[in-house]
Amino acid sequence: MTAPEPVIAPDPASAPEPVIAPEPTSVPGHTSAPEPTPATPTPPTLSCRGLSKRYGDVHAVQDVGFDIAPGEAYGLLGPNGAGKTTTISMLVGLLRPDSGHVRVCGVDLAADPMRAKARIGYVPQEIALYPELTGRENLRFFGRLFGLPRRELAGRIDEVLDLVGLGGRADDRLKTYSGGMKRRINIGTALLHRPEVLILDEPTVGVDPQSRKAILDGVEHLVGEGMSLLYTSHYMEEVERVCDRVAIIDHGRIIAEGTRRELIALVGGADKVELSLEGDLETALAKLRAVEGVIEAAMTGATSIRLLTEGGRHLLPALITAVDGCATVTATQVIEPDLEATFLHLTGSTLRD
Ligand SMILES: Nc1ncnc2c1ncn2[C@@H]1O[C@H](COP(=O)(O)OP(=O)(O)OP(=O)(O)O)[C@@H](O)[C@H]1O
Repeated sequence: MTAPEPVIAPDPASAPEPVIAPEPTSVPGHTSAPEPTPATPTPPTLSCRGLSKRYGDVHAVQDVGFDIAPGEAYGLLGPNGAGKTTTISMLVGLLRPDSGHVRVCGVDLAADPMRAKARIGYVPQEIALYPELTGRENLRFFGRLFGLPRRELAGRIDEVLDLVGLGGRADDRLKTYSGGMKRRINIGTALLHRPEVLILDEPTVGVDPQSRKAILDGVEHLVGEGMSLLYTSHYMEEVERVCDRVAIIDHGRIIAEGTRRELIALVGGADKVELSLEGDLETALAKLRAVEGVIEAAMTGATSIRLLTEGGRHLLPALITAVDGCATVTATQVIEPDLEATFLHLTGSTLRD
């Protein structure tokens, strides 16, 4: 085959990441024989313990460990430079850890890298595709390179194109795609061999809103179908939407881990309600304090009262009724705590610092 011009990697042989290439013998993926793990019949899809990596004096990753269950979406949330890419590079076998180990579906990555990697679909931040080929041809190229049987490939490519929402552009050359559409094809290449865990490193950075939506919808669909997911991002709202459990990573360490609710509980978990009112605010304040679910209430101006509540927006009708007769509520605002607030609480800085 004539070497097409790669977007990033100048040598076609080096363009694909070997980590996403399944062994030909294990292509069926989900139909592979279960691993011999007598102690835990269903091992985590991805598991790591004590992962550490230094670059000179920089402790990029320190003692990172977590498990991702089958069908679970797990998020690594942290600012730029927190150590997300370094962690992923060790999980997919691109970078040797200074210490620690990784198991994929019970298979030790260091002891049996080919079998472990065959279960991973990895989408790096960089796009390594061929601009002169169409989307479909790019997928075919990578599918063949990964050893997928020819007879299965055409059907699988159609499925993958549907999954990434690019069926309608499949036969256009890649150079005519937006950055987001290229990213979606890149995700497609990682799905061809039906991996058991999909690892996405900041998949929506620099992509257009339409592609962002397609990526998030596609990822949710895959998780709904039982695929495990490791999703890294510094976009709190994406991690909140997509992930069942989240690890907050900062300066190379996991500083908190849990469901969204558990992490938010770390900052108290109460909702702030801001009320604008006209009338007798002193009396209104006393009445608001008596409403069940109100933790604290204080006047914050001549026409405003701030409350800390359990129940947030669900409490609004009760709050409005409570002040009836002494004041009228002219505007309301509910501020629910989010992972950004948790991150700020734990680190003293915002995610976008
Ligand atoms: N090859 C390298 N040589 C030296 N330092 C590095 C190297 N790669 C990463 N680092 C440093 O290690 C730390 C973690 O970087 P890493 O890329 O893993 O973070 P990240 O959370 O993925 O951030 P980003 O989203 O910006 O890539 C940073 O301080 C970074 O500067």
